[in-house]
Amino acid sequence: MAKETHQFQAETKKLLDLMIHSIYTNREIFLRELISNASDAIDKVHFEGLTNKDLLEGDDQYEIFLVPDADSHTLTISDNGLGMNKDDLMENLGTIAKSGTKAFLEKLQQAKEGGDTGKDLIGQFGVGFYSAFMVSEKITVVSRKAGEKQAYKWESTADGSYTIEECEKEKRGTSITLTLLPEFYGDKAEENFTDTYKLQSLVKKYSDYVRYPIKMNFVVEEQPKDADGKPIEGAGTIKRNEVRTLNSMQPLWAKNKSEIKPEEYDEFYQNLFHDWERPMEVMHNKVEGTIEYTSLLFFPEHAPYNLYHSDYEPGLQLYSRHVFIMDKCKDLLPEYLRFVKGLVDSPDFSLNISRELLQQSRELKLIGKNLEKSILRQLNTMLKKDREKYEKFWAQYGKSLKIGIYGSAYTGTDTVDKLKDLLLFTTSKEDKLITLKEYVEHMPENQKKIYYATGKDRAAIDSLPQMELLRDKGIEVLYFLDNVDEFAVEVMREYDGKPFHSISRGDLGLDDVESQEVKKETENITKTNEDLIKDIKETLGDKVADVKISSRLKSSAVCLVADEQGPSFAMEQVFAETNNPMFKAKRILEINPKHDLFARLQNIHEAGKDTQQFKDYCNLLYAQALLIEGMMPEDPAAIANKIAELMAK
Ligand SMILES: Nc1ncnc2c1ncn2[C@@H]1O[C@H](COP(=O)(O)OP(=O)(O)OP(=O)(O)O)[C@@H](O)[C@H]1O
Repeated sequence: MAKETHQFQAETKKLLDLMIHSIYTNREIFLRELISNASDAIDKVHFEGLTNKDLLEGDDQYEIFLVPDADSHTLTISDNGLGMNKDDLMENLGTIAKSGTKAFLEKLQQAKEGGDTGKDLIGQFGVGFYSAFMVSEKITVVSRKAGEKQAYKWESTADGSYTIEECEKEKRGTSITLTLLPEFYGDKAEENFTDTYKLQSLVKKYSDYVRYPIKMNFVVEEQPKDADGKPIEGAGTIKRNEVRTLNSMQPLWAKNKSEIKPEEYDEFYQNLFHDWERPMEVMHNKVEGTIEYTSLLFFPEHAPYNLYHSDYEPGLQLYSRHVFIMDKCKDLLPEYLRFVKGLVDSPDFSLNISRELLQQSRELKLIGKNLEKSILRQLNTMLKKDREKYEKFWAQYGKSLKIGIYGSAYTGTDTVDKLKDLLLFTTSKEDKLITLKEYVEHMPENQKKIYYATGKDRAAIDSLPQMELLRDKGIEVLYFLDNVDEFAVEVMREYDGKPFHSISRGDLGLDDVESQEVKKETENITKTNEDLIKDIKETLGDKVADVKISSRLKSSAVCLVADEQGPSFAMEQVFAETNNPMFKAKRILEINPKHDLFARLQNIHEAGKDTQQFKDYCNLLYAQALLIEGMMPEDPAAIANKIAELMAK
């Protein structure tokens, strides 16, 4: 095969440009990224080797080797992992398959525009391999895939293209040689990545827990020794090569909690999960009894940008007696805890069963249940003892818990009971988060329901006409600002025996004396205006399910409410966005009998229901009600013309 030249995919090119002219100052992390890729590649060959021994070609002494060379100013990182063939090289190092990269590029651009360094972003998005271009003028990758004979050489100077050609490689795996930029080699360099001691300290700092040995050759100068091992006086010094393992590989979780410093947990987490930030929460537990395991779990400080997208892979790492079994095991924790990162090490996991069987094993299920319980316990304690921290947690992961409640409608689990006391909402009383328990404690005795309102922000809800009455009566209303909120309470139905009730739905069910009187009065007005109501309804046709005299409006002329049954308007919009437009809320037009417009309507109606004026008024009322709810009338231009006509009169 002749040497081929290929162009990088446009997005890769953009990413490389950003890397090279990087706004990123902490360039040394490239080493962590390459070592972590090497370690991942070894994991892969190790697994495949479990069922296909031939693949290992008799070499199961996994290792990562660093070879700095001051003369050629290169640094080579080699592994005996799975390796890559031609297609893999083109796929993995020529394109960016990850959908998140687009988001990364956008965020990086924004950060740059905002004068930010964007340094947090690299860790968050894991641009891995490409970070090596921050320190290299050329990268050469030589790789031979396990089980295949032909090796390939991939090379690029990040000028928009790369070359691929066949080559020889005896051992399986990958060697990545970085030809360093002048700033990064030599004694005068700001950071000298050919210096063995510099590299040793970087490995200690970033990759100490990598579970395969990271080795490097050191040239040791020493005095020659005699037969008894005593240094020979006056014999000068000799140079000797000594291969040293740079990382301790000591699994942190195996140590006693009391011996671990908080910084150690942080570093471990940052290393293992490529996060730039320290974790928000660390949970380290050793459990002995019917089932034995150690777990080390973390909540990232910030929710990953793709937490709710399908390309986010949740799951914990599994180990058995410190031997790595698998990454991203999804079956331990319930879906609503998908943001939890970490690992579980248990001697009860068998190394020799397939991953599929392991995931269904009784031990795994039991450990999963225990982990869920201890996470919930931790959250409940946080809520009680450190409200500020819990609110920080809620800001990042509250949505996960609410989705969990909604999802339980399908899974039929008892998630509602587990999570209902962990929910937080802001309310009409204060711009502060409260629990449902606190809401119920604030309720006056005669209030039987938990009222909520949906909207895109506080201001939108505050301006809803339906809010006025509840505000006047001093009734607290929960603000649902998140799409999922209303869906979650639909599943919950009630809290502490009190049903949830949207202020934009059905009868509010207020039963204080005043409300009872207003209700009676409304019934009377309805009776005396039966014809008018019937004619408005007839004029609006199937746009509305019903027309009613309102007992909830104060200063607004009209409002639209949804039926008790079926979706609300907010839900209808969510359904429409997710291509489910069939779910429509039933629209009930409520008219305020105390508004001057009502008297005017009665007046116009005296001339009969067929006059153009009556029809126009009905349509305009309905359009107003839609607009208040944030919905578009079907024919906005016609409505605007009608308004103009009326104004001109
Ligand atoms: N040493 C290696 N051996 C085998 N494959 C490798 C090696 N280095 C990189 N790769 C392949 O190239 C891909 C791209 O690597 P890159 O570092 O850009 O992203 P990643 O490792 O998938 O993501 P992240 O850095 O977020 O974990 C890897 O997924 C892997 O398939």
